[in-house]
Formats: sequence, structure tokens, C-alpha cells
Amino acid sequence: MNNQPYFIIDFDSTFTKVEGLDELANIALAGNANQEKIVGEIRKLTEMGMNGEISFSEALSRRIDLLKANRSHIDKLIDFLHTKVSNSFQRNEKFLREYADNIFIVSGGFKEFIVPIVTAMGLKEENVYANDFKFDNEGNIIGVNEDNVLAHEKGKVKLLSSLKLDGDVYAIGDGYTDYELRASGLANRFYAFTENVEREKVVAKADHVVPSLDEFLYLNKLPRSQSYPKSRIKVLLLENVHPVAVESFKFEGFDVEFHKGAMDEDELAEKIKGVSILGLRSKTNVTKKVLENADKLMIIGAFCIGTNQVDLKTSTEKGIAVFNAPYSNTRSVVELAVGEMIMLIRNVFSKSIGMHAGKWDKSANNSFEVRGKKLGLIGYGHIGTQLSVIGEALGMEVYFYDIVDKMPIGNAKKCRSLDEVLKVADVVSMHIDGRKDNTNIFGKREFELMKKGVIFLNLARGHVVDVPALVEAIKEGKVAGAGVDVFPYEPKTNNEEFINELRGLPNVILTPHIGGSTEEAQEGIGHYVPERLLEFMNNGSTTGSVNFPELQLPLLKNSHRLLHIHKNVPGILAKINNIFAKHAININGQYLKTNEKIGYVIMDVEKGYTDEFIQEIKDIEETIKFRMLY
Ligand SMILES: NC(=O)C1=CN([C@@H]2O[C@H](COP(=O)(O)OP(=O)(O)OC[C@H]3O[C@@H](n4cnc5c(N)ncnc54)[C@H](O)[C@@H]3O)[C@@H](O)[C@H]2O)C=CC1
Ligand SMILES: O=C(O)C(=O)COP(=O)(O)O
Repeated sequence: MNNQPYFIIDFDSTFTKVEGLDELANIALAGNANQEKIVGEIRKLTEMGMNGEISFSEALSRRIDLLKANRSHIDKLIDFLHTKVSNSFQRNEKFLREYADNIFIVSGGFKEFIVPIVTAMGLKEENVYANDFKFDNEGNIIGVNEDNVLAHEKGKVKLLSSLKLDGDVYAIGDGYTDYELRASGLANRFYAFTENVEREKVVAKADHVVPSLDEFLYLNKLPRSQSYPKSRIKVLLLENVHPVAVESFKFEGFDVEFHKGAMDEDELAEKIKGVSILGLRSKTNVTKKVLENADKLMIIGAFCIGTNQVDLKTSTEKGIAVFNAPYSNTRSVVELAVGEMIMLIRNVFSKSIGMHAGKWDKSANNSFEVRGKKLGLIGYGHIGTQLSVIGEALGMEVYFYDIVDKMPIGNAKKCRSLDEVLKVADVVSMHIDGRKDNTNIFGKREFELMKKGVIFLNLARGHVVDVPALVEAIKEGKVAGAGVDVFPYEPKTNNEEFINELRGLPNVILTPHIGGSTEEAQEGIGHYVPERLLEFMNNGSTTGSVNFPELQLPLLKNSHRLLHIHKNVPGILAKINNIFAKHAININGQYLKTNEKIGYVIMDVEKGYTDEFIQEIKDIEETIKFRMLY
């Protein structure tokens, strides 16, 4: 390709996510009692060589000595490496194929495994410069071909010099030997590639640090799969969301920051600056103050059901789409409620505490079956209805109350008021959402209305129940047992003490907000929420958003997509369309949906538009946010 620079790309930990030789050792030594130790030594030598602590040739020959590998191990390694091509290289296979003439792999690794991997991605075998193994007659690796310049100190520099490339030369890699190409003056620029490993010493020498190939292609205005590199988009994930969620953002190349705990308002108000995607669970409050500092925020993903912790009104006004996981932990909450209900009505929990203190109390007093009892559900949404089904299967009579008219499932009886449920139920279980209006909806009056000896469960939200009133009802014997999973104030991390008036009361099961904390639920949520967020980021679709008008959009084909979020007042679409008409731009598709606050319009347009046209769209007075996908 004329007038284009030459790209000198490293293989191990750059083209692929791993070091080929380390992995070969892993394969060859599988089953060997000393595998871990030897692989560890090999890794250490790799790292020392990469950091420039020992010479390259020393690192290489010492590693080959430790390796007891043969050709069949190399075959296995190749299969493995096919699955380990760096994510951003996978995304940009088109670039690799189109620019194959100008791309050279220069590596201290070995041709035997490099060639099959890079040629499968469109590169040319003749452009691969790497070491070669020496084998004995049985196919065992016995050494390195010493005639190859790459087997020696400054091998990459000598090799590049021998290529006599005429024009600009850009070197991309993660190691010190890649930087040496720049130091020698043979390459004009060195790009430290940090998608897989980041070495301080190497980064310090780089002209540019590129967290992905997309970033490299973006800097050099080359064709790429991501119009704007995702490595420039910050994702902040809090409250220990499942690793699959972290992985899905990393896989797409985002700049991901992960925290185990929640953040308080001041901390988050600082941290949110520059963040585009925020992921949290029930404990992090996204307040107006936080949102005022959210200069780049586009999406909030609640990795849970409840979204009462997010100021939805302000989010909407600022054009920030909020998503949740509406049913991934439903079953987990229901199972905990069922378990607690049975344990409490049977008095098992108190007896178990007694037993631990040495008390043997065999008696049937105050122990009951749930069969035939009346289960009162407050809130008949996803959780309430699921518990309704299981309650009936256990032989209970189900009564429910919901502010919205809901269809009874099975034989459940719909009640016209909360009081009606409270008067009949033997077990009362709360499953309403945590909206502000529900604060202290359950207080002294409600407990007084209940039957004596009732079992009370709150696995919904702490603030919906007036805790002192519950404490009183337990002490008076009105409530014979309670299961409480949620509290008006909950510790932010596992290191903070739990302080609450319910501590120490008899027949009260206290759990640390774990209704939705099962492996199944967390993994389900870890898949579900990123899928919704990425759909919105990549395509503009808002399916499942709790505050945006829902639009499911076709995939983008041969168009550029403009996403316009505006205040929902009359006449905006007309204003937009006038600008299109004025600039004579063809619209391939247009989609609009509104809710009471905002309008969301998506336009797929042909590519020949001008900057002025885009500016005019952005300048429409009611615009809240504008985004382009191409
Ligand atoms: N403990 C935990 O770990 C978990 C707790 N939750 C909590 O459970 C709540 C319910 O979850 P889902 O059933 O999935 O939600 P949902 O939205 O499907 O159902 C909530 C129902 O409560 C009703 N409701 C709201 N306020 C009411 C009131 N004052 N009186 C009567 N009905 C009222 C709504 O109309 C709706 O039908 C979540 O909002 C969340 O706060 C959810 C998952 C895990
Ligand atoms: O899903 C919900 O609403 C929950 O309450 C669960 O919250 P968590 O993810 O455990 O912080």
C-alpha cells in the first residue's frame, strides 16, 4: 500500500493475549508434578527479558532449556492461540487483511506457532519474522536456530534494519525490545500496547500508549471497527458486580474501573467525572449532586431490580438512560422468603440458637405447618406472584394487595385494600418497590391490624417499614417471628458494623440484604445488564430502560445513526426535519418515541453530511443529548 506507513507488530501479549512460550510450557508439562514451579520460572524469565532485566538471548535459551516440548504440543498450542487473539485484533481483522502488505510481525517468539495464527487473520507468511525451533528426529524441541538474527541480543533491531523499509515505520508492542526499534531510529514511533499487559518501563518510553488496536487505528485515522475507540470510554462498576459483567465491558475494549464496595455521595460525586457508563447495585445512591457532576454519563445500569437508589427524574432530564435487571434475582428472593417463613412459623431459628448454647427444648408448642395458613402478599409484582405460586404449592391460601389491579395467579385472592390482607394473613410478606411514597408505609397502625402471632417478612426495602414499630410489635408478641433482609441504613461494605434496633430480638432472622445474592442470580444479572447497556451504546436501542422511551432498533447498515434526546415539547421533529430538508440529506430510517419528559429520535442517514448540519441539529434549543454511531 503506497504512502502508508509500515506497521511492525509484536506477537506475544500483543497480537495474542498470552505469551506463546509460557503456554507451550503449560501444555508440555501438563501432569508433571513440578509443572507450576517450572512454568513459574519460565514466566519469570519472560518477564525479565521483556523488562530488559536480562538479555533477550539469555531469557530465550534459559526458557527453552526448561521446556520439555515436542511438535504435538505445538499443535495443541496453535489450537489454543486461535482462541487467544487479542480482542481488538479480532475486532479489526478487516484492517489486518486490507493492510497486510504493510504489516510485519516481528517477534522473539517462534514461527511454528505464530504463522498459523496471523495468517488466519489475513497477514502474510512472508511478512512474519520470528525465531525457529530446532527439533531432534523424534520431533522434540532441542533448541533455537542460532542462525536466526532474532535469537540474539537486539535481534529485532538488526532484523528491521535488514528489511530496509522505505517510509514511515510504526512499532506496536508490549515489550522493551519493541521500544528498541524506536530507540534505534529505525521506527519513527513506538506505541506501547497495553490491552493485555502494561509494563511501566515500556510505557514510560512510548510515544503513545494504546490500550487497544482501535486506539492505534484512531490515532492514525485508519479504518477500524470502532468509530470512537471504546478504550476512551470510562466504565465505573461498583458493589462487586459479577465478573462476567466486568469481562463483557473489557471484551469490547472499554476502560473499566471496578470497586468491590459502594460509594457515598461525596465519593461518587468526585469519581463520576469523566465516566460514561455507571454500574451499581442497591447501595449506591445516585443523587442530584452526583448527577450534576456527571459530565459524560450516558447510562446507569442497576445490577439489581430496584432503581429507587437512582434519582430517575434528574437522570431523565439529563438524558441519562437507566436500565435494571427486572427478573434475574426474583426466584432467589422468593426461595429465601419461603425458607424463612417455614423456619419462623416452626420456631426453628430460636431453637437452633438455644441448641448452640446447649439448650435441648423438644416441644411442639408454637410450632406450626405452613400448610393451610393464609399468606398475605403486599405487592403482587414479579416477586409477589412467584411467591404466590410457591405458597399455593405448599398448601397455603394466598391473599394479595397491590396498588395496581393485578390478575390473581391460581387461586390467589385479590384484596381491595391493604387492611383486608392484614386482617386475615398468618404470614405477611412485603414485596412492594422502594419508591419514596412507600416510605414507612408499614407502621404501628398496620401492625395493630394484624392477627396475633403473625409472621412478618420484609425482603423488599428497609425504608418501607417503620423499624421501631416492628420492634414494638415483636416485643408485644403481636409478631411471633420476623425475617428482615433490608434496612433503612445498610453498611456500605462488609467491614462496617451493622447497627439496628432489631439486633438481639427472639425469633428474628436478620440477613445482610442477600435476597438476590445467589450465584445464579448474580451471574444472570451479570449477563443481562451489560447486554442492555451495550445494545444502547452500540445500537441506540432502549429496550428495558426504566426511564427512557423504549425503542428496539434494527442493526445499523450502510448508514450513520444519529441519536437525539430532547425535551418532550411539540414541534421538535419538525425542527429536525427542516434541518434535513435544508441540507438535502437523505434519511434511510427514522424512529421516534416519547415519554412524558423526553423524546428520543433516531435517524439513519446517508454518509454525505456536513459538520454544519450536525451542529444545527445539536443547536436545537430543546436538545438534551446528541450522539452519533457509524
Ligand atoms: N432483598 C433483596 O435482595 C431484593 C429486594 N428486591 C425488592 O423487591 C421489590 C419488588 O420486586 P419485584 O416484585 O420484582 O418488583 P415489581 O415492580 O415487579 O413489583 C412491585 C409491585 O409492588 C406494587 N406496589 C408498589 N407500591 C405498593 C404499595 N404501596 N402497596 C401495594 N403494592 C404496591 C407495584 O404496583 C408492583 O406490582 C424491588 O423493587 C426491590 O426493592 C428485589 C430483589 C432483591
Ligand atoms: O435487586 C434488588 O433490588 C435488590 O435489592 C438486590 O440488591 P443487591 O444487588 O443485592 O444490592
